[in-house]
Amino acid sequence: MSHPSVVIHPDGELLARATAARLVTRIVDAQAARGAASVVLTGGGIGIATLEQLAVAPARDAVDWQRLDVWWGDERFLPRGDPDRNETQARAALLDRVPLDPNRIRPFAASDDADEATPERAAEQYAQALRHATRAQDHAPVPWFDVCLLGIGPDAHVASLFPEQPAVYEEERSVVAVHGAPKPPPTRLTLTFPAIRNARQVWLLAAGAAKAPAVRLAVSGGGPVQVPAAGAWGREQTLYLVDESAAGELPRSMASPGVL
Ligand SMILES: O=C1O[C@H](COP(=O)(O)O)[C@@H](O)[C@H](O)[C@H]1O
Repeated sequence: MSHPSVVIHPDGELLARATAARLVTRIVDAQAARGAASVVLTGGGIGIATLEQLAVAPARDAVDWQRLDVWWGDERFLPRGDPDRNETQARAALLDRVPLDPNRIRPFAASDDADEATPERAAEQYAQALRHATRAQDHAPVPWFDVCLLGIGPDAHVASLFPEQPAVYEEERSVVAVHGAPKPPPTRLTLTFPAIRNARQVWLLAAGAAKAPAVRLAVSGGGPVQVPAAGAWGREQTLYLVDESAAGELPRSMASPGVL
């Protein structure tokens, strides 16, 4: 477990640009060290804005896109191509605009996929894909992702781990189906805490004043059942990347603007 650090940017647009620049560096470093890199994408406003900025980042060509594995932290269980799917939004923002290897893009199943028509089967299928991608030396059921991006909801949910829902108690499985999510759509698929905690780095993104209470609770020791963001940490680093509005309720000692 790594203790969280907070980096504050003036506004949401700069947060997305700075996070995109940070991602380029992280991916390039991982590719240099291990030959390939892996990222876990998030949905949500600032998560997708970050991908849009990555698509136009001046240094984007420093990334070897063919040696990047792309996973998702959660998905809304909807038909393929539905505009509310995190996959659809990520493809439009970035994935269709860079030369990724299609075999290394790992979306969750869609509700209209013939073989994975139930959320439970789709969750098991994703868990299996993660298991297959794991190196023996990782000794874990999911890869040690280089970065796991997570948006934070106003209720402090991350991925589709919502406060007090069954998924926040999951300790064994790496992926579960979610029914009755308080944010629509109600049926979702999500990585669990044990899966997220295999990431080398976890970056939690939040912009806007509506996220300020969630950010405060998450960095000041909230419990993961009520404050799921507090249960997300990386093996090596846990970073809160936020704008000034989302940092508005942090103690003064933490609320200094960050630089890249
Ligand atoms: O539904 C979801 O919401 C969260 C946060 O979204 P935001 O728009 O409030 O930033 C997101 O992280 C998650 O991936 C998504 O499925």
